[in-house]
Amino acid sequence: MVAQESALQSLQRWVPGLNLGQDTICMEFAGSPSVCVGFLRVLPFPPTSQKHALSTNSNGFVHVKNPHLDLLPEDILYHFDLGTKTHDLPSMFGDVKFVCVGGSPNRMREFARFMHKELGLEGDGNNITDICAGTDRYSMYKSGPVLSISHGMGIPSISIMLHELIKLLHHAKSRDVTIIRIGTSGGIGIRPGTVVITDIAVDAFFRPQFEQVILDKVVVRNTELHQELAENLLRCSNEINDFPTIIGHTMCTYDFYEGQGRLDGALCSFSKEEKFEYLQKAYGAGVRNIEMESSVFAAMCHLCGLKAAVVCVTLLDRLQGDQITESHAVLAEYQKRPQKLIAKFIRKQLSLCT
Ligand SMILES: O=P(O)(O)O[C@H]1O[C@H](CO)[C@@H](O)[C@H]1O
Ligand SMILES: O=c1cc[nH]c(=O)[nH]1
Repeated sequence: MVAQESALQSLQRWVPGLNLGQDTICMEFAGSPSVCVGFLRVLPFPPTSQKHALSTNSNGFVHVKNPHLDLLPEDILYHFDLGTKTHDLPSMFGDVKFVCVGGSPNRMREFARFMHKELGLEGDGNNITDICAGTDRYSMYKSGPVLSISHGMGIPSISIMLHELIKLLHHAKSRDVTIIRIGTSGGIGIRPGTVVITDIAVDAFFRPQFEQVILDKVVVRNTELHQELAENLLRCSNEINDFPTIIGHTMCTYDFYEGQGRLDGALCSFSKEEKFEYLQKAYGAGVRNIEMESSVFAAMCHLCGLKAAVVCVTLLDRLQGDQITESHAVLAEYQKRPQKLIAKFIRKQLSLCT
């Protein structure tokens, strides 16, 4: 009972007025295998002082949490068309320090080219090649210590990519890796073009958790992101001072249309008033933008010891409409904003600028 109350209090710090269910459920913490504690449909947060300790590990290696992996004679990263026997992963990826991921293959190629220039690497970066050219599931580019990978749309797509990426970094013995999702989103009550740095990803009920069904159980995972990294990114953005940037909660949904309360999908069973009521409720719970990958991204990175951030530009204000009406030129400039911010951050981390 005591544990339930403190978990509840902790949760309500993040999501005021949250309504909690009482199902039996498994909770999973970084640094421990999953534990079934039952009766509480929330994941208790650690006290503030423990937050960063949970998100990083002492030797800086990425952890995989799967005892079966050691028994494999070879690990085939099928959707990357890479493998431990066919590729020398440590020499290919051992120096990776930053991984940037985003939905679109073209955006991630452009980002790799941009980073090539920003890092002052040799050549113009235009003939940078797709490391995953043997498959059309994902695209991957490397610019010095920066890996740029596409993940497609939605939780299942990014989740498959992350399983293979985390194993890749583990096999490569990469250390002290920071991973950042640079994406697009729909804003709530903020100016289009605003960049939102996520402090915590919430689900469609505004709960800071991700539910993964494993065999016949629902496992609840923490969706907290690295707070210090988020604050550091906000400082970088203030230095650029080119576009508005805020820190806020990001709601992660399973769908772009009905799942995000849009009135313009092929199906819609709710009224305009109900849509606004829902979005206002989300705003009241601290949600400033909506996208489709942040919760599983936060959960998996947290469990595997990766310092993670989500940085998404908003393409529209959902309180003003559902359709994305800005011109291609405006949208292209918006999409460049998270990239500019991350480039500045990486350059600072590498002491290439002040
Ligand atoms: O812009 P990216 O990163 O692809 O992500 C956002 O855009 C897609 C929907 O248009 C969803 O995947 C959403 O999360
Ligand atoms: O409204 C939006 C815009 C981009 N991506 C989303 O998921 N939603």
